[in-house]
Amino acid sequence: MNTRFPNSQSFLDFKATQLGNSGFQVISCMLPLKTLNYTVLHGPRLSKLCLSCSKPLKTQICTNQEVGFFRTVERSKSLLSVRTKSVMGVSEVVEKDDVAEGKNKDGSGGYDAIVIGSGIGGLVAATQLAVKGAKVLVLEKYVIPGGSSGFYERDGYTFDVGSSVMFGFSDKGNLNLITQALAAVGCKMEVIPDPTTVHFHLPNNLSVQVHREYDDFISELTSKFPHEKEGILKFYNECWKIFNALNSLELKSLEEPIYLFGQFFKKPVECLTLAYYLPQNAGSIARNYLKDPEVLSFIDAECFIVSTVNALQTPMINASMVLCDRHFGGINYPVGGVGEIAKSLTKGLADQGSEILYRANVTSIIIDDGKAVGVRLSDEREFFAKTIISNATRWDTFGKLLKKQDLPKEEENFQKIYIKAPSFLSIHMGVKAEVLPPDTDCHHFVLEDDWKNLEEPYGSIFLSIPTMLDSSLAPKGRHILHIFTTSSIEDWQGLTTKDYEIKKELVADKIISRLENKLFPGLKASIEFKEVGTPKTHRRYLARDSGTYGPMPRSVPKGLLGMPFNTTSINGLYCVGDSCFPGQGVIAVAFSGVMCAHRVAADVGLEKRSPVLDAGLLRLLGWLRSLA
Ligand SMILES: NC(=O)c1ccc[n+]([C@@H]2O[C@H](COP(=O)([O-])OP(=O)(O)OC[C@H]3O[C@@H](n4cnc5c(N)ncnc54)[C@H](O)[C@@H]3O)[C@@H](O)[C@H]2O)c1
Ligand SMILES: CC(C)=CCC/C(C)=C/C=C/C(C)=C/C=C/C(C)=C/C=C/C=C(C)/C=C/C=C(C)/C=C/C=C(\C)CCC=C(C)C
Repeated sequence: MNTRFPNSQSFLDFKATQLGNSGFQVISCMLPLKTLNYTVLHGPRLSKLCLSCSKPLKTQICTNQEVGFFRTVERSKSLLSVRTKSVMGVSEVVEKDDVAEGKNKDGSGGYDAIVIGSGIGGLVAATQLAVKGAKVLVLEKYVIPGGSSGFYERDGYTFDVGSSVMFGFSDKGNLNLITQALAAVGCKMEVIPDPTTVHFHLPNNLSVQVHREYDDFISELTSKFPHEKEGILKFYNECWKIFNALNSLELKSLEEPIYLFGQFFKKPVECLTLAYYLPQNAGSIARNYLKDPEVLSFIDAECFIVSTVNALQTPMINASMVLCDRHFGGINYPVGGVGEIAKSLTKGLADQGSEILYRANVTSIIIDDGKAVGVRLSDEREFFAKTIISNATRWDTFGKLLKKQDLPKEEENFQKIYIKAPSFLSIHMGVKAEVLPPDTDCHHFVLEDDWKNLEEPYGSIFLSIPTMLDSSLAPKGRHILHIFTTSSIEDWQGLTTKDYEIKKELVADKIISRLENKLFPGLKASIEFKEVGTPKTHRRYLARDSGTYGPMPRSVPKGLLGMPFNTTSINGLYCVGDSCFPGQGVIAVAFSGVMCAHRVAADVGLEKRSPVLDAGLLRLLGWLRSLA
């Protein structure tokens, strides 16, 4: 079939099938056609051009199955008055109004937002927007949702990809953001309360269990450091002051002035408390009350498990959030595994009329006149929306999805203050149940000999045994051990496949031996299943630059002051996830999702906004960040 373009003399061959009365689906075409404007020269059988291809085809035939369909030949006439851009000598006609309305070039879509990635940050942003009435498209590179909070199944085991400690999953207060995100789309999950957040096994045989009941925890800790009892109480009380202030607010976008000023008006003391602590870190506050280096090292370990850095580098607001929520709402594990959270959010998203596509690897963000208007996938498909939200890390967003040379000043500043935290070596194991004593806690943190190794690669070991709470995750008579320890990608590069496999076994064996010596004699002999992941595995399956766990401060930060919110200096482009305020952690990225959805909803007209106040606040926040 021949087709002629009004703005060029090109003639193209393509094949299409008729779809009832509604149009024609292209099944192949010879050239990369992005145009919508054409005249059918012969017969009614064929009518639609491939709208997906944008680059020259390597072969003569495009076999892209994901093309939309063109509704009527008449529609092509309505597209005559649109901008024309020359690509490869073929006139490309883009209907600008449609693109501005978030429509794809075939007129489909009409999205308010495209979310790149379905980590918890991305999914919370997407679902919150969907319940506000937005039409959202989530594009996920992998085959299931959840990112670091996903799951995988092997030999009858259901493994959590990331760790299994869930904050923000209770039924009370304002900070149960996971519960709230699920409830917003009509989902409620059954959870199992965890009696102990973590059992610390530290140098000098210091063993501390963080009990769910705050008083039990404080009694245990002060019994180990009776001479520091007063200081310990004062430090944790200061954390409670911040937590209570946070818990009294309705949490929305701190970049939206009508909401922010409203909160200051309703809760001035709480907001000023938070503003006061915003630039402060937990370690320096702990030092106001505590002198014993060992108890200060314990506070370091408390912070390290949630920030991968010591207390001096951990923002006080974040420390307070986790050190108190574990007692206020408690740590609760979702029945069926952490992966159920993302599955439920995805279902909720679809129930609201929005969509998620898997195996959709976004390779670039399309910028038009300085505004983010769409995305391009590795298979050349393009999608357009009014706004683009990236749940990829900032290093991936600004280093890969946008051209490197376009790195905005704000991002340069971010990269000056924050570097990529290391990744993890993770070992997922199935073991015979009898190797674990019956009263074993679910989560452990092990640093046997020397406090100096806390932040060293492979120094500290995290261990979760989710089957202690939900036995359905493993075959009968078996437990899951998920062991992880910090490790950098540099340690795993430049190896042959054989050396890589040997090294994985060697490093994993050392870690397992340490756990065997410290906690579970006979552990090695009880292993029934074992799979080892390295930073390269994290990079591959989570699409995170160097497999990083998230951002960490290069030196001592000014608390949370330097952490960017969701808007970026590119109009229409937002970020969500752990490289946004307030940082790493499932509850933290859920908050970033809530904030992002609020800001985007205001920008697409689904929430109240004031352009004048917006401009003022965004400038003020930019200036505050520059002080960090
Ligand atoms: N508390 C815990 O135990 C626990 C457990 C797991 C994860 N976490 C936290 O979760 C945080 C990460 O959450 P998040 O929401 O920021 O992100 P994430 O990394 O979990 O998810 C990002 C998603 O985006 C997808 N993606 C990335 N680039 C893409 C592209 N170009 N095209 C399409 N898809 C793409 C990835 O495949 C992934 O599914 C971490 O900081 C970690 O702290 C915590
Ligand atoms: C704007 C301005 C300037 C000012 C104003 C003021 C105000 C109002 C302010 C406000 C603020 C706010 C609201 C804030 C908020 C915040 C938040 C929410 C935060 C949160 C956070 C969280 C976090 C950080 C979390 C984290 C977690 C994690 C990371 C976890 C992890 C875990 C793991 C790893 C586990 C372990 C394991 C074992 C041991 C085994």
